[in-house]
Amino acid sequence: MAARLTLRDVTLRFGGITVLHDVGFEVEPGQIFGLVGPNGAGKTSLFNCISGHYRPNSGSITIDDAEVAGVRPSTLAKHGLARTFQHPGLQLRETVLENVMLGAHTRLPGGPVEWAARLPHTWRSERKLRAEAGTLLERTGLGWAIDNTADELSHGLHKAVELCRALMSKPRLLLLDEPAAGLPHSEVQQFIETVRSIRDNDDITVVIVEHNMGVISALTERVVVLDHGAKLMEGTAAEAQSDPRVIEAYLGKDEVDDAA
Ligand SMILES: Nc1ncnc2c1ncn2[C@@H]1O[C@H](COP(=O)(O)OP(=O)(O)OP(=O)(O)O)[C@@H](O)[C@H]1O
Repeated sequence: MAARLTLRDVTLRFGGITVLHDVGFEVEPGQIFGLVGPNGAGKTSLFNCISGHYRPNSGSITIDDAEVAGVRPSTLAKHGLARTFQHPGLQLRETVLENVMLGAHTRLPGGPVEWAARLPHTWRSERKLRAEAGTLLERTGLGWAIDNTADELSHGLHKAVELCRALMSKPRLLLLDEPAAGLPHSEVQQFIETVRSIRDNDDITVVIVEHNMGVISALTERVVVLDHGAKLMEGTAAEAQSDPRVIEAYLGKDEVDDAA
């Protein structure tokens, strides 16, 4: 079942610098939710707090009813959380299929001894997961690349492989960090179609950090705008784009005054 994500008063400091100030919002189960804001606004830091890579100094982060602030990323996978990164870290010498299979490690049964002995239930489940990874790659338009090594693919396709790897853990909450950055227009369109298909076919909540407002408008039902680590506004993508506070945050006050 898709997860509900709730943040309350999340504050994060690095030394004397406050990077996030009392940020709060709620993402409904099954929603595609956008997190936007100018460079340095704190979007990735907030993602890192949600995914357990940073521990907030104060505040609460819950997935459904479970408090997860400060919980390690490996434990968060058990709460159904998966994420992608601005720079996908693929195993470049491994095939695309092997890379996607890495996302399934939380679903493999048994321990190291059973795997070393290649007990029948281990190879049966591995075969099933390989078939599932293949289907996922077909669905994302990457079926042709299953046996290619990752280093043979473009940056944009690395992002698509990383998305498949995240989906292999069967997440209920998926965080996508700048998934369209650096993609050519044709691949942006493919990405939008892929996320729509995920939302329509999988029971999943998606939170997306993205600078490309075309992608945010096409995909999200709701957005939060961050500026200087604080929540500036919350609403639809269209409301955000016409909000004078948001325009000023992106352009700077002087440019807005000059244009007036
Ligand atoms: N590990 C860290 N130590 C110190 N400061 C950090 C650290 N990580 C992020 N920051 C600072 O926190 C602020 C927010 O950075 P963050 O990367 O979260 O912003 P962002 O909105 O994701 O930016 P961008 O859109 O450019 O990726 C910046 O001022 C950044 O320099």
